[in-house]
Amino acid sequence: MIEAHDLTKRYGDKTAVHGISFTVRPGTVTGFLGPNGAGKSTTMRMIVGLDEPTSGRVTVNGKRYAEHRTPLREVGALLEAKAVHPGRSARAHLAVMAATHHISPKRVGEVIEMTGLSTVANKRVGGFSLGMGQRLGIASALLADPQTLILDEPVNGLDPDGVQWVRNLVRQLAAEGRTVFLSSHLMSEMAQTADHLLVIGKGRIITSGPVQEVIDGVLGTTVRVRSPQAADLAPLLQAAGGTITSPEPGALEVRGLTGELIGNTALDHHIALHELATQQASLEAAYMALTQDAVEYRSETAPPETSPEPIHSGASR
Ligand SMILES: Nc1ncnc2c1ncn2[C@@H]1O[C@H](COP(=O)(O)OP(=O)(O)OP(=O)(O)O)[C@@H](O)[C@H]1O
Repeated sequence: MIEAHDLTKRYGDKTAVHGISFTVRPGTVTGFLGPNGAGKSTTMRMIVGLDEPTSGRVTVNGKRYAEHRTPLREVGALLEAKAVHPGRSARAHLAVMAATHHISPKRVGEVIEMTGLSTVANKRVGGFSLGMGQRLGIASALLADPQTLILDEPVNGLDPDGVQWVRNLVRQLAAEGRTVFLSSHLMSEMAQTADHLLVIGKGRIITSGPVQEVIDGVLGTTVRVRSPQAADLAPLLQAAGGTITSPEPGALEVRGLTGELIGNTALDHHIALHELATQQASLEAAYMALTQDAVEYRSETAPPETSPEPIHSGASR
């Protein structure tokens, strides 16, 4: 379990993290999301004692990282800019780590196997691709078989096979009861991998909770309706408390009402339906909506696609 209390980090007059408090629980994969510069890496570095909080406190299983007698066995971390001697082989790098932390040499072979590095384990790390380097970073994080894993952008540079491998690996680690905290900018991947989300923007927590709750909390579920009498149906659904948009003639997108209620309302008024489909919003759409005010480094291209204007707005339920 990772617990942060009022955690703040300032670099000169820049406040990277503003008094955040959160809990990352064991047995779940918790995704850490936020735009560039939001404070994710800074927070992760403070968890593993690489950065000292300006104020506040963060603990892993009740103690600050440095207070643990064998911190590597407690927390395994993949953070960017890992110092690996380029002239060493992956196996030698892991063997040195194992020797200095009283970890059995047998474990080196195990993590090489687990991370798919067997064929390159004796090659110089300096010649590794980004993806191979990531695998070695994950192997290092797993070496001491820690209860808690902190992975900053673990799928960065991995091919689709590697991305799927990380997904399965972290899900398995969480299923074993471990605490897994990982960041990624790939929303579709995060939606498939994480149970819980912690969303941060400009150093402050924007929201947190189970993935589906976070999505529903921002965008809710939309029901797509097609009917030759859409114009008659729209005010009825609005009166029932729905928010309705019409993306095209004869079609409605309804928020705030269930498909069941929409179908029954249409039946009561003898309105024919040609389509009634519940659509889940994507994590990417929810993330864009959540972080639109928290993006510091925005490109000068066209704004993201937005929903059509509401034609009827009902009371929210
Ligand atoms: N060592 C440092 N000195 C000064 N400013 C820093 C330092 N490290 C981070 N910052 C600043 O703190 C803020 C948070 O940075 P951080 O790297 O934690 O963001 P992030 O969410 O991990 O971003 P990204 O998604 O781009 O990796 C940024 O504005 C960054 O420029």
